[in-house]
Amino acid sequence: MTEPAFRFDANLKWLFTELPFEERFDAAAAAGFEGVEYASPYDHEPAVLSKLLTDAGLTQVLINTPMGPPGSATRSGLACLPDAVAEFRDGVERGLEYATALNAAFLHVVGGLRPEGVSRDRAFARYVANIGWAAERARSAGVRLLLEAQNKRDAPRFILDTQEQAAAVAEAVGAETVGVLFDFYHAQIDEGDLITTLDRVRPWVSHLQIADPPSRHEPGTGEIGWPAIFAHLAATGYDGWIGCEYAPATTTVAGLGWMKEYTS
Ligand SMILES: O=C(O)C(=O)[C@@H](O)CO
Ligand SMILES: [Mg+2]
Repeated sequence: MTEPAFRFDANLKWLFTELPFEERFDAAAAAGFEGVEYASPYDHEPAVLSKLLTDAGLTQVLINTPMGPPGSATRSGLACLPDAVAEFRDGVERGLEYATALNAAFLHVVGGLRPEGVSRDRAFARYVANIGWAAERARSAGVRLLLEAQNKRDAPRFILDTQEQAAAVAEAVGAETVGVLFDFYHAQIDEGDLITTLDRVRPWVSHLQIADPPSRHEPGTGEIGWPAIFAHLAATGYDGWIGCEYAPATTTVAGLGWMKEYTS
């Protein structure tokens, strides 16, 4: 059976890092990508980013809400932090402003690490209340919010542990505005049984990201059975974007061979 062509987008925080940020857009287009995503657009003016996208003929698929610097308490987002509500709201407003200016379909609202001394119930209640507030703002901006569960090995204390939790929050606050970002890397590390795990939350899934554990390199370098995963996505009619959020094992271009059989 011939596989249909999937739509892969390049995560420019992870791919083409051999180049300065501004040069990654043309490199992604030259490698055959039609879309890009990256966590943080905030160091650049929206007009500058729009020009880079237009010149390269690329679609901006996704950005994240602002996160703090590596090592800070906000490095994995602010959504579950009881004492950072004003900062969280400012970040959502900023994210919506950029998503709108860049025509990005998705704003990933990054969940955050539960602070020491804060109970899980308290952090989770704050998380749900914050996502509910953000959903109201996103509704009027016409941007879809995404929620992602992260694995406990890389992000201990991350507020969302499982795909089902992410789907439950999306459902509770309004699935017409909020969906699940299903990242195969995180899902494999903590949950496994990937096809069943995906199917359980499929009605809420709006975007996919891929990387192969344990090293988070490109598909084919690790433990996931990608031919079965892609065959399942094809058989079940997945037609959304698939974000390549992996660290190339050597160079970005040398590591793109895996994509050929899924794009032609
Ligand atoms: O780490 C991931 O996985 C992501 O999708 C990041 O954008 C979240 O910080
Ligand atoms: Mg991810």
